[in-house]
Amino acid sequence: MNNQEAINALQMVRQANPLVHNITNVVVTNFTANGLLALGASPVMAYAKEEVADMAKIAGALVLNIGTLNPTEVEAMIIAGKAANEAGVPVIFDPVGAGATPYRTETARNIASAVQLSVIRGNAAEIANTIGESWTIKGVDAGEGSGDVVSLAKKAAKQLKTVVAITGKEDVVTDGNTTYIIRNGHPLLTKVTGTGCLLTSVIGAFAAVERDVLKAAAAALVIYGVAAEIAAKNAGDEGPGSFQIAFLDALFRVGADEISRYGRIERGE
Ligand SMILES: Nc1ncnc2c1ncn2[C@@H]1O[C@H](COP(=O)(O)OP(=O)(O)OP(=O)(O)O)[C@@H](O)[C@H]1O
Ligand SMILES: Cc1ncsc1CCO
Ligand SMILES: [Mg+2]
Repeated sequence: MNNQEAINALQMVRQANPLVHNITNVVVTNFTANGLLALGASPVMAYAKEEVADMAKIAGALVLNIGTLNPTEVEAMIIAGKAANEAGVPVIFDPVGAGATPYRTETARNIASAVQLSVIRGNAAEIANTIGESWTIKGVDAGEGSGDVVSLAKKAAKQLKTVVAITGKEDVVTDGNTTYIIRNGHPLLTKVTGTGCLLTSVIGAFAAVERDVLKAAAAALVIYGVAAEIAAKNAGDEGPGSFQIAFLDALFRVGADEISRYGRIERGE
């Protein structure tokens, strides 16, 4: 995996405009739809258990996000996830807040066992809690230091038989055998709600067009991080509001030049 492959994957997203079915949280819904549109994908949000299986089957990817979970929605997520599995549609899971409450932790584990995931994406604490590992958040940035995070990601990948992306200051993505570290992004991403959630849906857009799920996830991470760097440059030091708008613009405009110049993806151990 390298910058050129990420560029190729981005071109595929923009050519195919893949339909990404999101069952996500109420905080990030609009930002997620606009971020996917800016990138070049086609978002749809559909939640009723009466229709989620039909929608998941025709989508290029299904994204499940438990940010504002409730039992009705969780039921719909599992119906959608199983339908996607049957149809060969990749399922991307964001276990938002796993570890924060027992209900969230249990639900994250239930979804990860009921549905065959293609990618799970979260911060280190969320991934650890989803696989029953204890994880002490050191400082505000749970992703700091890639040593332990790499071991955690590999363990989760083997346990859940899925690609695992752990994000933070540095991102780690692995299928349990091959690992990539991505050193892109900007601290302002942590000051806009839902940047992690949108990233999970962006991984969905890439998984819809690139069959190699590890490559798809790595491409999404590097392009997302480069877009954030462009946004910070363009928005100056105005703060999170301007950054959020500049970031949507950057997802729309980011291309081969910036990705080849700024992409920092390397093979991990
Ligand atoms: N300190 C940082 N410096 C640069 N980029 C960062 C930093 N922290 C996070 N990121 C980037 O922010 C994006 C979102 O990742 P993060 O780990 O913050 O997700 P999250 O915790 O699920 O966020 P949220 O729950 O707010 O949606 C990723 O692209 C990640 O690389
Ligand atoms: C703030 C918040 N609360 C539940 S989900 C969410 C958005 C970030 O995931
Ligand atoms: Mg999150």
